[in-house]
Amino acid sequence: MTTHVRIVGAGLIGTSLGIALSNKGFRVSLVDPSPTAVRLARDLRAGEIADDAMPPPDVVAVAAPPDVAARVVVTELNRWPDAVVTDTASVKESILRVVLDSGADASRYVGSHPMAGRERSGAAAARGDLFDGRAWVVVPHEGSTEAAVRLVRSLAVAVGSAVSVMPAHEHDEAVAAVSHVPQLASSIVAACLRDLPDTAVGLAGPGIRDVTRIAASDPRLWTQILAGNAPAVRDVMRHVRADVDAVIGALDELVEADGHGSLGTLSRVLEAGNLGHARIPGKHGSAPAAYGVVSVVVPDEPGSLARLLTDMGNAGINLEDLHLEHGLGQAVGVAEISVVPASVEPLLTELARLGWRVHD
Ligand SMILES: NC(=O)C1=CN([C@@H]2O[C@H](COP(=O)(O)OP(=O)(O)OC[C@H]3O[C@@H](n4cnc5c(N)ncnc54)[C@H](O)[C@@H]3O)[C@@H](O)[C@H]2O)C=CC1
Ligand SMILES: O=C(O)C(=O)Cc1ccc(O)cc1
Repeated sequence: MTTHVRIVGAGLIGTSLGIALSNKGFRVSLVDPSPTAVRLARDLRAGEIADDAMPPPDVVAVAAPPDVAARVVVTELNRWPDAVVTDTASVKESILRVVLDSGADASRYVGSHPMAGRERSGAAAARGDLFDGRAWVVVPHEGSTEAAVRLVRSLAVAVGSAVSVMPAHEHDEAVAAVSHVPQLASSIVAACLRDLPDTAVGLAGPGIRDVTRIAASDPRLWTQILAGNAPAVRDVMRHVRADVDAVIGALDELVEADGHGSLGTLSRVLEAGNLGHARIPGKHGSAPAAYGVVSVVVPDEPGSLARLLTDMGNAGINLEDLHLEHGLGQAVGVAEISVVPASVEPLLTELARLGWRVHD
């Protein structure tokens, strides 16, 4: 029997989920207080617009903003007495508390959180492959039924995600460190660029782009996420403050005194960063892939990139990842090609022989 998923909130996450589930043969119905959002989601093939003539859903996925998600979950639990209800909000404990206190049948509620998103909100930014290969946290509570957990897990698996199961408090502590504080750090660094002269901003390279990519995120959404996970975010930010204070202290010493020992402090902060960075897993939570990166200068001409990839293929070298750096108004870009370490030297030699400008 076809599983009917009702998606409440047809923005970036709800519409992406609708497209992905529809592609996998689920029946999807869509609801949103914004008629424009729900029509756009339908036009993007995320599902049908829900109406009262439809059979009841088997599962409801609430993809509404975090500050209303708990209320919507409670409404949906009460409205559909046989449906499992989940939500995709980026915080879990504060929502669970409201659901448990509401008197609704919480045994059918299992929280969840896809660790996939974009800097843009709204249905127009949706993508059917958003969740493919990404982590998806399933967050049961003590009263959740096994059947409800299984159903929520099956949705995540259907859209290509790798499921982790953990309780709400553990989820909130984890995402404070891997998602919420990184968002703040990115925003704080990007804010330093606001008043820089154009000549300084014009020097921006890949480093600042990497660090500030998520600073373009929606402030309304993120204010709600940070407020909804305040205790855990505050604890991580205290660690950040201790490191920032140590760095400022070391720099003060270098500026004002002989700076004895301060280089050690700077080096320790940077080395600790190396250790943290090395722990970031690759796809599906596997160990970090130790690829070598070869940078190739690519002329901004039709067919250049295709020619490069063909040359690689002809050399029998497999592409593991590709990142393009392309400065505005520049006649060339830089293709950063990831390959297994044993392929770095042969690739450098072969591409150089064919006339490409290469760097490792
Ligand atoms: N944006 C991201 O990268 C990620 C977001 N999430 C979570 O998913 C949820 C949705 O986020 P986005 O899709 O990015 O937001 P969005 O702003 O793109 O979409 C939210 C949608 O919910 C609708 N909505 C507002 N109030 C509602 C209500 N009372 N009932 C039903 N729908 C309502 C809005 O009209 C909008 O279409 C949030 O809880 C967020 O924390 C989870 C993972 C990633
Ligand atoms: O852009 C990224 O790297 C993300 O990881 C996006 C994201 C944003 C919010 C979430 O709650 C989960 C994931």
